[in-house]
Amino acid sequence: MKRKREIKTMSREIVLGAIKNSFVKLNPLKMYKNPVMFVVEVGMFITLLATIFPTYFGSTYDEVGYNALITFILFVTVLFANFAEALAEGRGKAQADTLKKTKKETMAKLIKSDGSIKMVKSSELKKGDIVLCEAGDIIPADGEIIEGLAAIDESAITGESAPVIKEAGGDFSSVTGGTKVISDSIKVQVTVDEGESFLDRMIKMVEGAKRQKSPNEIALTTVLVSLTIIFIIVVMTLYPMAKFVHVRISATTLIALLVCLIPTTIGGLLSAIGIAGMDRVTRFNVIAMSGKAVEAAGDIDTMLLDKTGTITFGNRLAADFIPVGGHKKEEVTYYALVSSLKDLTPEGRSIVDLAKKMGVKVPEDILDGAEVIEFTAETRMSGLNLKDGTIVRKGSYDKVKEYVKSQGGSLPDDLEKEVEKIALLGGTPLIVVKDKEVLGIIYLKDTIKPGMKERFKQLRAMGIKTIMVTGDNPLTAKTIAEEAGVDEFIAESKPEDKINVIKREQAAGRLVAMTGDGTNDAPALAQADVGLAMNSGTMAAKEAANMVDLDSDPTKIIEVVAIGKQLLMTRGALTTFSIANDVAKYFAILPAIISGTLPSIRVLDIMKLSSPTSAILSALIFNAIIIPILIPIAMRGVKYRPMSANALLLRNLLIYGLGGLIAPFIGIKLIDLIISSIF
Ligand SMILES: Nc1ncnc2c1ncn2[C@@H]1O[C@H](COP(=O)(O)OP(=O)(O)OP(=O)(O)O)[C@@H](O)[C@H]1O
Ligand SMILES: [K+]
Ligand SMILES: [Mg+2]
Repeated sequence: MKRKREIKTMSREIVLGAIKNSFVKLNPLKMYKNPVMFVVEVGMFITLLATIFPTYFGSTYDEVGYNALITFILFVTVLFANFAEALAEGRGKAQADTLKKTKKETMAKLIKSDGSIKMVKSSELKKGDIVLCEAGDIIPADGEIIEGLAAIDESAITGESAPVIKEAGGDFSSVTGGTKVISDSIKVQVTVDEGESFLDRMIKMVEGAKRQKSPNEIALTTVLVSLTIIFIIVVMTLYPMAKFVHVRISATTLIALLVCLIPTTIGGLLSAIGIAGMDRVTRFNVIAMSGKAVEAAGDIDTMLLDKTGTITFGNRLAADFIPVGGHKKEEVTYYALVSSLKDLTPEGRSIVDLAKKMGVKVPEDILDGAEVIEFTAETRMSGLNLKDGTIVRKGSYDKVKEYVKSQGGSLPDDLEKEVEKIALLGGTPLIVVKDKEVLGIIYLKDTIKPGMKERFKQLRAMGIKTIMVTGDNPLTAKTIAEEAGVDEFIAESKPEDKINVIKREQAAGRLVAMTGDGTNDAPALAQADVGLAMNSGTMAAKEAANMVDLDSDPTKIIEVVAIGKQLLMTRGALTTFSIANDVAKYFAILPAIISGTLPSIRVLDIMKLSSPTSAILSALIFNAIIIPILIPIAMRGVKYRPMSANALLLRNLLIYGLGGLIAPFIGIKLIDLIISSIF
């Protein structure tokens, strides 16, 4: 994991702030949002009253010290839970503060309708305004470049110091407020109003201002509340039962028992786990728009990945020119060059470079009066219509085939064989045509990123289906798919294919994740359960997605899924541990409590605790300190291993279920030994 934005995870400041907030959170009006801990707080007030007026609560004046001690332990229990949450929130806030430093008021060069420039404060800019940004200027607001090209330093947001080139038109035209123009000048149309910028949204997100309980969290809270209600009933019915067998149980003891039984451990750590999960994503330079998105990432069944740039390096470079149909190599090379003179895609530039390196020259006036046909993902062709009427094109096999046929031309016999050769190497063949005649093929070479095979293996182990989507021909797609080890592929894809695949998968009940950067991708990003947009992409893509990767690394989706899984696993593991713990505590202390007055129960008292009072105190102390002990796990997440959901469940049940059953017996016995040696 690379960590670019350096923030101390556990600075003194964060811890001190969290301690202070643990007290602020004691306010019952805040506390009720955590029902399990709220019950503990209410219990604490009752035991406090029982300390002051013991006789009203079934205690004697001898037990005032015991009541006070229980009150104190309950108080600490609530504080510990508050501390866990406050600590997680504090770390998020520290990140927000670093972001806020980026957001300073700047002066903007507003271009008025008459073309003159007026200096205004960045906070006064409105959606639709056009501003001029020159070298050295801080871009005053989020927007789209409508004119020009510039090198931009985005380190304030991404932490990445290498400048990026942004230009009008296409998928790299969006700029973010707070970033700096290093060279050249651009005209930017502002796309957001004050307070709604990308940076604003990021700050709100990491500050947790917008943090809402995710559906999973709500469901789990409901379970915890149900358990709490059940135990309240159980404990309340103990009272008449005890009375019936002439065992005196005070209200304080009943409350202590209740607190031991209700799921306080997970109740105390639940929100910290959620916040820490989001925080881990942020530290990984991905901004998630909601906790729900991070959790959805953990539940993903299907992942859609682009081929070029995601699975392969994506700097598809021209490697060779191959003539077909009896044409000469010089001829293909020449027209490949001509077709690419105005092609600014990396592919186009690499063709120009290679042809020039081979010594091919074009007449100086060749571009005079020529019409440029730009490459698009729909047409999959690019080229020039020269002034003398010559039409030069290069493009994908399927599109060129269509084109030649529509012009009444025919395909050379050896074309298909040569195309296959390149495709079998995982390369991309671009077919060069002059008018209606196919001259040859440009071999664009691309390589699979190292480690991809391993990653896909891991994804399969997690039970995630991967689908590679590419505009490339089926054979190249197949070669790359097999080599990388993806499960399925879609070749010659059109932009709408992605959304169709997502809908198909979702209809089968699967959750789908995808990455994207283009405006083309926006509908699919919105449709996907997890849509990760690249920061380098268009504003439309970023707005449609529920996560943005500041490093613009499309393979990061794999890590995001792992972080989501880890979040769900951590929650599951600690819930299992918590409930197992409570069950064990029940068996550990109930016999001790009752055996005091009912000696026949003594056979059940396997713990042999020193006294019923010590048993209750030990259990309650154990119940309290287990919360801070588990805070590091809640924050860091349980160790994550790629494996199927079922295998994971079994493993967790073994470790955290069994561990949760055993831990209290050891912990309580130890505390009991300490207590009995002190008193
Ligand atoms: N500059 C270009 N001029 C003409 N044709 C091109 C050019 N670049 C790519 N092509 C053709 O268009 C096809 C689609 O390209 P596109 O970039 O849309 O998708 P891709 O990069 O192959 O797939 P992915 O979705 O994985 O990025 C390519 O496979 C290639 O055949
Ligand atoms: K408990
Ligand atoms: Mg592409």
